[in-house]
Amino acid sequence: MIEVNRLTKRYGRVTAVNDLSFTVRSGHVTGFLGPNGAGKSTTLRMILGLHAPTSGSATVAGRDCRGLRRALRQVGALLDAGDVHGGRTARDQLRFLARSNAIPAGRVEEVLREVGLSAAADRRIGGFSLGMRQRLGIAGALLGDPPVLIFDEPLNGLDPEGVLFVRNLFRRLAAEGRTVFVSSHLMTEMEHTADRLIVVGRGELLADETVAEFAARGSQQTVQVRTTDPAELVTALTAGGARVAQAPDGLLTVTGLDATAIARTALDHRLLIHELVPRTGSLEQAFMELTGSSVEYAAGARA
Ligand SMILES: Nc1ncnc2c1ncn2[C@@H]1O[C@H](COP(=O)(O)OP(=O)(O)OP(=O)(O)O)[C@@H](O)[C@H]1O
Repeated sequence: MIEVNRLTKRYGRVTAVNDLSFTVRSGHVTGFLGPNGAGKSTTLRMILGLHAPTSGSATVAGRDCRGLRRALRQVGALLDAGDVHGGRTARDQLRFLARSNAIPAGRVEEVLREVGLSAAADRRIGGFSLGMRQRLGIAGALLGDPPVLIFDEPLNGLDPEGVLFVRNLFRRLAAEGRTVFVSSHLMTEMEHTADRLIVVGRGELLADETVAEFAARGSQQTVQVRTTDPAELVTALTAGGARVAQAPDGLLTVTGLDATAIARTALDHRLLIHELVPRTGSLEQAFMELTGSSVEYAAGARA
């Protein structure tokens, strides 16, 4: 479990994180979502004890990470995949990490296999693609077999096969009861990756809920309807208080009445319906609605 309590970080006049509190539970993949500059990386660095908060606290499994010995056994993290010694081979890099955290060397081969890098283990990291660096970073996070894992934008640079691999890995880690906390600035990435979301904007908490709850918020419920007599159904539905938009191909998009009420109206008017599909707004739409003003702020209006 990760607990963040009234965490604040100021850089001079810039408030990167403002009075932020949330809990990341074990057994779930939790997405940490927010537009560029929302304060995600700063928060993750404070959780990991790499940056000191201006005020507030962050703990991992009840402990402050600052000065933690053999830290990789408590919490594994991928922060910046580019931030590695390019002259080392992948195997050497992981062996170095294992040694400094008192992790048995045999574990290096296991994590190389797990992330699909065994064949590239003796190549220098400097020649790795971004996707390979991400895999290596994930291997480093897994090395100490920790109960808590933190990944900052881990899907960056991965091809579709890599994205699928990482998603499945995260699900498995969560199913094993670990805490998996994954940042992204793209809702589309989190939609199929996380089951819970913590959303931030301007360094402040905007939402802390399940992906399904998030999708339902703020986005209008509509129902798509097809009938053999659109004009008559539009008249009947409008009289019943609905708003109806009609596409050139006859598809009706109805707001203000649910599917049951629409079907009942059609029956009352002896109209045949041959399509009736309730739709909630997309996650992307909910995200844009929630963070709209934060994006503007991050674009340069910060004072
Ligand atoms: N060392 C620093 N000195 C000054 N300002 C900083 C520093 N680190 C971060 N900031 C500022 O703090 C704010 C939050 O940055 P942060 O990198 O945490 O956001 P983020 O949500 O991770 O964004 P991104 O998705 O772009 O990585 C930004 O306005 C950034 O410019």
